[in-house]
Amino acid sequence: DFFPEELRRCLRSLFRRLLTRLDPETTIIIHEYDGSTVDELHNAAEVYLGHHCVADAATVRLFMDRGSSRPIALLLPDCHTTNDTFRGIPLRWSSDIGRSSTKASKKQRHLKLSFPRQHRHVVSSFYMPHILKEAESICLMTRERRLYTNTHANDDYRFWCPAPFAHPSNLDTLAIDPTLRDDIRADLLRFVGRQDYYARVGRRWKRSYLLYGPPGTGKTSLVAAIANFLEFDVFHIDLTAVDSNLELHRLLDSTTPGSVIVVEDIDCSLDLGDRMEETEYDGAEGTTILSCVLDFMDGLWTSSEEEAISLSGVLNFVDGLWSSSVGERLMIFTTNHPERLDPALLRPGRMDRQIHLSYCQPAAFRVLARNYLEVGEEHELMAEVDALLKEVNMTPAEIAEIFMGCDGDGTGADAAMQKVVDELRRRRLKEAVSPDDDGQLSGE
Ligand SMILES: Nc1ncnc2c1ncn2[C@@H]1O[C@H](COP(=O)(O)OP(=O)(O)OP(=O)(O)O)[C@@H](O)[C@H]1O
Repeated sequence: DFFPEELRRCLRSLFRRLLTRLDPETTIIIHEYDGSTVDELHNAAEVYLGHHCVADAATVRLFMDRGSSRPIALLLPDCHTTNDTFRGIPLRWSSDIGRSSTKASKKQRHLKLSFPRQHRHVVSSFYMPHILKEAESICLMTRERRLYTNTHANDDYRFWCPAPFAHPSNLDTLAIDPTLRDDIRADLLRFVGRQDYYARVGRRWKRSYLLYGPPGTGKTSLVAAIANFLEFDVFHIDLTAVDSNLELHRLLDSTTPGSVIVVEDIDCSLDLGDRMEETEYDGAEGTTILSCVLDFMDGLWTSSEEEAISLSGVLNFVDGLWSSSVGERLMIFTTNHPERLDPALLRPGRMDRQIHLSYCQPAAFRVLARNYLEVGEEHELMAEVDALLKEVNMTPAEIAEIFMGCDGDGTGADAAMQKVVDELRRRRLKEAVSPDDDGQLSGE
């Protein structure tokens, strides 16, 4: 009582700091059971750790819950430790097993979370809710996991995530111009090797590609080849099945580092271009809703994420503004109609690279002939195919289809080459008769 208030405050603060120095860590214990009921927080923490922290652990526990929508879960084994960080705070999780206070005969698991004492408020007020939210979206994602097939047979999938990625396409079997192939390979290697560079220039470690071209020119095959080349997981997102911006946000957040996020046929997914034109913003001359969206993107995400999915939602998604996750992400969008896309989606920085995949050219044809028929430069029909491909359009898919229909022996290869020549000649003739009709494929 003899000390003035300022001095008392100062002493209290010094005393607190001293205590923190003496015992710098706080530990939170989360039991598996609270009495006889399962503790939801324990469940959520297990799901969260399985998804974000223990994937690289030397030892993991696999758990299968009969009848659950989560067939196999990745868990932290008993008496193991793993680390996490949140807002720069180092957090150590360990799993332990001990005697339950209520079920005396049974041992019960618990998770221990240790962190520097001074971050107690952040951990309880922000990290714990973050875990619950993350666990919820991971479960949502797992429920909606569908096997993605190249034929698109199952159209109700939302996306496909790290199950075994077994598409055989690779950059060497892809029939594209060799210069383009080398360029894509170099670009990908530069991207994955530049973690420090992205951090230094203050950008998220992500890159976006737009693959465009007529159907059957290898857009999907290139996506698979890129994923195989980088050994990345593939997340396939069907925007038409995503109901709200919030859901899109969650999907993005549940992707893991080292993944390719694919949105196919972006022009069909959302009528973005039309939506932009319809909603002219009645402000100053030349100001459209587009400029508002772009202004908004330079700031922070403030609008209601519960809204039905919108252009701004997709733009945020592309810019990675929503993602609180770290690690490298490659986003690939495909379209048959790039002219239908809003320029806002295509501007540099948002779409880093546009890759045109077109009808088969001589160099690409050689790759197909070598792969499918083991036929090389020396084949007698090669020169004629080269000349015809310069005049008429045929996609790699159409050529591959003809090759697949022939036997793989020597006579089969000759017959396949002849069939391609016949088809090209037929198309050239057809074009000569009706020059407006550019064969089976039109409207690139
Ligand atoms: N450039 C290519 N190199 C090798 N094979 C190709 C190529 N383009 C197409 N194909 C073959 O054709 C099939 C269809 O190709 P793909 O699905 O990659 O085309 P796409 O451009 O994605 O078509 P869409 O626009 O209709 O989705 C593939 O399974 C592959 O066998």
